[in-house]
Amino acid sequence: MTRLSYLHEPGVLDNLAVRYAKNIIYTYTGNILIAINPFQRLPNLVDVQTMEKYKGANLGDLDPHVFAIADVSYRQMMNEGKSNSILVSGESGAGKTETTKLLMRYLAFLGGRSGTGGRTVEQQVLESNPVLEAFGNAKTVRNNNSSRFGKFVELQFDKSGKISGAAIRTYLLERSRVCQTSSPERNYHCFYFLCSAPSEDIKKYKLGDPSSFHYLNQSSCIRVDGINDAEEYLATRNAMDMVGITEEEQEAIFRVVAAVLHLGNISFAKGTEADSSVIKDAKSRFHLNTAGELLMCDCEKLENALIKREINTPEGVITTTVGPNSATVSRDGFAKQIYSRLFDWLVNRINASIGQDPSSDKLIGVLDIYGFESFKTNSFEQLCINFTNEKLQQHFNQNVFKMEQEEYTREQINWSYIEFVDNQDVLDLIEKKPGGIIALLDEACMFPKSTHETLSQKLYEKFKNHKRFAKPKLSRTAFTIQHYAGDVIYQSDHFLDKNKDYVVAEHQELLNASRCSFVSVLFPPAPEENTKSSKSSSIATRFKL
Ligand SMILES: Nc1ncnc2c1ncn2[C@@H]1O[C@H](COP(=O)(O)OP(=O)(O)OP(=O)(O)O)[C@@H](O)[C@H]1O
Repeated sequence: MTRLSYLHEPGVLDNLAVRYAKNIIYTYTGNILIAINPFQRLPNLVDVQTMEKYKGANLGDLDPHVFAIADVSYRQMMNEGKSNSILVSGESGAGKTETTKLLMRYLAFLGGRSGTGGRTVEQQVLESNPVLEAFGNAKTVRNNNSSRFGKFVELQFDKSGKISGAAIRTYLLERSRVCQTSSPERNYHCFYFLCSAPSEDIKKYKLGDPSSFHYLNQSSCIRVDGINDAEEYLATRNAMDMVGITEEEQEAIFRVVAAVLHLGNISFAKGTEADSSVIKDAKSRFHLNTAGELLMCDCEKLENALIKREINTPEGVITTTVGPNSATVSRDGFAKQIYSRLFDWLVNRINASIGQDPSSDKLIGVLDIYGFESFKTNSFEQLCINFTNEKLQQHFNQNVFKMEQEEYTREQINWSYIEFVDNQDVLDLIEKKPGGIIALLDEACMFPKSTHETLSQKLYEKFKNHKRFAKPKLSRTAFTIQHYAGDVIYQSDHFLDKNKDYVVAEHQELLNASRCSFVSVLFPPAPEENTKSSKSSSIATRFKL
């Protein structure tokens, strides 16, 4: 790209289009690789012969390729003892996850150990993909297999350059999807896979057609072209075997997945007292009892955990009832917590079975992370995602502009200074402690009386003179942030709920007492300072780390 005579947007786009038309999907711009989604398998581009070709070649000697990027980071690590990270970024459907898989395959090719007994680290990392995808991917408008979480895979190497351990870290699983989906999207794949399981499993988990479950039938999209849910169920079980998840654990995992579906089918009706609710009908009662059986907990206590609330007062604990709307919110919160804990358990389990190498001082990390997002409606998830991208942009500025220009100055090269916008002010706006948006949001989450309106008023007041923050004229709850990539209007409606990461004490106690050790491990006893410490952990604060 840098060899183009006229380096402007139309020229860049035309160059990429001309190359793409010839199935040349990779192009360099400096030492950054642009990869365009080919939407078709190009076997010659990624086979072992191609891997052999790129092994040890200097960047730029051969055609641009994702293998060349992996090769450079591996050589640098080996020759200079420098750990490296490769960042894969782009919008949804751009091909990040596929590109990440290619990077991992190439690094496994360079650092893999052939002929060792059992499954090697690299095999296990690659084989963990179908498990993570079954539980963390879903069909969205843009991508039939969209990852709804960010992922950082760290490969650890020994002195001889062989892979000796690996760790997978995931970020911000989209929890709201568990209870809310709309056409033409789907919920997480695993729900549909399980509903297409062999009949003995369907019977065991009292399942039926996906369209009979509220968490799945809010969208009219039940089946996806190119995804055979029945086959994928078996493939997921197979992949679970590969990464060392035992048969007993698999049984418990799918029991929990089925329980989430049954929970979603519990409806509530108004009770006789004001602000109280009852289980709506026999159908709802069936789903309540089934969810209780699958989670192996006391069904009466499950019912109470949904329709009652315990409040600590100086005089002792008072039990109150809640209306049908609050009971539904409680049910959904419960389902989301169960699912996200299950996902975290899977990641931890995969990490435990792959194994770490604490003595390794050579690492290559691959970050597969959502690119900048700006939709018609932007919520808490977009704020977290765009905050990440601001951070990455700052890193990019530091490396590409500041450091390059410093080097030119040092080497007394004649050049004209390139202006770039420093985005530290946006980062401060979001993450500064105290007083940034995340800090104010966390503060609002601590006060029971806060609403998204009170939060918005606070933001308007605090940032009224901030040049990167604005209040849209006709709104009383939305706010605009001027990001490096453009203005984004955020709707604050669900910010408080989405940021809270504590389990309702009654839900935690109920599942901790489960007769199934798998379920009770997902909900360990809360620390003594229960409410205080768990309430101070918010999604945004954890994400900031
Ligand atoms: N290099 C590639 N070769 C063949 N097909 C590809 C390639 N990259 C992407 N695709 C196709 O595009 C689809 C979307 O790609 P992918 O899931 O990697 O996107 P993504 O950027 O990770 O999206 P999201 O952010 O939604 O997870 C894939 O399921 C695959 O069909």
